[in-house]
Amino acid sequence: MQRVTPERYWSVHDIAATRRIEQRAAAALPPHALMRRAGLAVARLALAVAPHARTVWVACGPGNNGGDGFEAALHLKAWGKEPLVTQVGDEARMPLDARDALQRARAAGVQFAGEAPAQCELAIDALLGIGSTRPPEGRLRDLMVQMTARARAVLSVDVPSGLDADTGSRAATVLATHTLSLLTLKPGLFTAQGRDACGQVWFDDLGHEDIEGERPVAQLVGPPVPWPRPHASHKGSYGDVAVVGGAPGMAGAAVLAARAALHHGAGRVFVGFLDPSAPAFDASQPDLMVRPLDTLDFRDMALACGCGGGDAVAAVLPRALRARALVLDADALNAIAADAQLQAQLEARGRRGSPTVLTPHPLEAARLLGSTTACVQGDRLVAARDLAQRFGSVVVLKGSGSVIAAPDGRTWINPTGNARLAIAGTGDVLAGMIAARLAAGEEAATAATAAVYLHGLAADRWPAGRPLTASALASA
Ligand SMILES: NC(=O)C1=CN([C@@H]2O[C@H](COP(=O)(O)OP(=O)(O)OC[C@H]3O[C@@H](n4cnc5c(N)ncnc54)[C@H](OP(=O)(O)O)[C@@H]3O)[C@@H](O)[C@H]2O)[C@@H](O)CC1
Ligand SMILES: Nc1ncnc2c1ncn2[C@@H]1O[C@H](COP(=O)(O)OP(=O)(O)O)[C@@H](O)[C@H]1O
Ligand SMILES: [K+]
Repeated sequence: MQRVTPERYWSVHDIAATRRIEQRAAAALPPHALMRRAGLAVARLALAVAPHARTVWVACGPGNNGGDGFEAALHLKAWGKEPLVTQVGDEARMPLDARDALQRARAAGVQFAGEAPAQCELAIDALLGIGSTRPPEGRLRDLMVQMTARARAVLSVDVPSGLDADTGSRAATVLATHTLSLLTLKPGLFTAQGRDACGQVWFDDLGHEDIEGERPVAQLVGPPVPWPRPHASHKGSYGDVAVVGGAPGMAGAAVLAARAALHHGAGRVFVGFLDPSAPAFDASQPDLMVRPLDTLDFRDMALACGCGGGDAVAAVLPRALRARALVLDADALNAIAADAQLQAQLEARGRRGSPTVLTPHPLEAARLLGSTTACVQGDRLVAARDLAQRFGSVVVLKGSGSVIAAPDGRTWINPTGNARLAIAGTGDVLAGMIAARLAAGEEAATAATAAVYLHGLAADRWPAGRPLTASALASA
């Protein structure tokens, strides 16, 4: 069993692949052995999470997720605890593995109760796993609510009940403090509502390491390879970044992106403000070179375009789309969503293989896809992939568990970052960081995954007592 941390890359498999892996794993073992392993792993983690808990409430649902719970209960009983099992569903309709586990729990003298205890130190959530097919209702839903309210710690088996393991979307779900994912890690644990629902994620492969042949649906991003800065190098070795944005009233957005590019190691950083009356000099960051827009030649540069761009950015886009490398953010994306000609130019850029990264938040993604924010958030992996394919660009779909998709289908989920980033300007900082990496010649997907990871890590390591602002983040 391993704690899932951002210190390495992890493979993530969807429900369909997990089902195939489960079938192969079960077929290679004696009957019921896989579920017995699952229950033992759950019981071990329960003991580690709440070593001093006497009563452990185990809520078991109608399928095999419930079976894992019965198995866990019988181990806890054998170890001197007092598990109290609440069972939902008709025994006659239970899958065979779960029914076997229920009978073993009864035979071991595990106590069953119709109601949840008023309070408990630890609850084990074995109500629904990857078989959750519809919004929970009735007694099942009541138990889910009681679990979150009454237990000091909640350990969810495989998936927090009610969460869609593929998408991380949910109508209602248990809010766990710990989740033990079995056989595979599932994408929904790490994006959309998943991170709030899961708490700390743990992983147990149940002794089945052979998952070859099942392509992961995504990778959780791990630490980037450190950037070499050889002694025999000069500012030209790290490339030029240009930032175009800062329409009237929004100059700060362009400055944030430019400062972030500078602090992320770009050789030289230029700013072209869309507001003609913007200052010609950034007094507190004199290393930035503010230039009239029409004097900047983007063809040798990595351009971050759109930060605070307003409507004015549309006029620059035909020229911006010829930049050597390009990050399109915010209003640049909105302008492209509204203009078929710009869309065609972006698609052509993709066909030429010019490095391009789009950084939409969910609403910007919805505009580009001609859909709705709810639809994008309903399946973030699919939305990011659709955009990446359509525009031949790397796409960073921002928000909790940012999804990064490349046009060739490679997909990543970022495990770093937190809601302290949910403030104006942090997206501009991200665009600048990506541009700095593109300027140095990094491949678009590598630049995007590395920048998203480090941007989130900076927020995770931010001192609790220090306000996180976009300007502080830009120079972190
Ligand atoms: N087999 C093995 O060896 C191993 C299995 N493993 C474990 O099995 C889990 C998958 O088991 P599973 O396929 O039985 O699905 P599960 O999540 O228990 O739910 C299905 C049941 O719930 C019901 N149901 C669904 N939604 C509902 C709702 N909203 N409200 C009410 N009912 C609802 C659904 O009913 P139906 O939709 O059929 O009417 C069905 O009865 C997996 O997550 C892992 O924990 C692992 O330990 C590895 C070893
Ligand atoms: N709840 C959250 N958890 C993790 N990251 C978040 C969260 N909310 C926002 N972020 C991150 O903060 C940044 C916000 O970007 P964006 O919405 O474009 O803001 P702005 O345009 O004001 O800079 C993105 O990188 C996004 O992924
Ligand atoms: K569960």
